[in-house]
Amino acid sequence: MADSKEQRTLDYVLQNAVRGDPQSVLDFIDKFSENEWAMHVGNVKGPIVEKVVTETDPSTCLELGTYCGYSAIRISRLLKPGTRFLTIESCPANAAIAQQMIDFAGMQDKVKILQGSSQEIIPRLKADHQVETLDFVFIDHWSECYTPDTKLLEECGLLRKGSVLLADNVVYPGAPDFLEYVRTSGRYDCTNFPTHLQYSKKEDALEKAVYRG
Ligand SMILES: O=c1[nH]cnc2c(O)c(F)c(-c3ccc(F)cc3)cc12
Ligand SMILES: [Mg+2]
Repeated sequence: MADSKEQRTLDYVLQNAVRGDPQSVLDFIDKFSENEWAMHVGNVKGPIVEKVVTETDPSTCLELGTYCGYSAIRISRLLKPGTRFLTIESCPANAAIAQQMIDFAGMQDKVKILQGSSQEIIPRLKADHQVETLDFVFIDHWSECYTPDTKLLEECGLLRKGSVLLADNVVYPGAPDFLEYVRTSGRYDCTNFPTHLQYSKKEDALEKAVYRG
């Protein structure tokens, strides 16, 4: 079967990056993506994500949208021992690529990939994955799902006062209903981080929304 862009990216990393070195894996994913554009959060937005994570100092993290594991590697390498990083990926093929990428980077003990629908997995996080509440949520799957999944996190009691949501792509491709919701619901304190789309000159932004509890 013809390989995919995601498989080609993994092969390139396995052949060139240093096993057990997360930065090396990130650098080679970025290098490959300069030639074959891909939706990794990338090396321009990545440092903004890292700054928010470091300021939050989370113990329990959730990511919506694993893709190839780039942001899971970027974030999990910052987390203190004993921290858990759960990441939901709807596409089985991407989840398999991501697992190999995360293993190669040496992050397999911190990162747990949950393959399936966020709408099905989120309500099971407490019962199946011993989650009490989430300290940090990186939202980076499909803009149409940002709002329904945010409301589901609230309804499932997974957010507490101070829980930090950080959403990618709120300008490009855009998540207008999510911005409207977090900025007007009265439940969040929001901060916008104007930046650029990965591997591109197009404008994009991240939105940070801190749950008021
Ligand atoms: O679907 C997505 N999920 C998560 N993140 C994305 C992203 O960061 C993108 F840039 C894009 C994107 C795709 C095509 C474009 F022309 C521009 C951005 C898509 C996603
Ligand atoms: Mg994105």
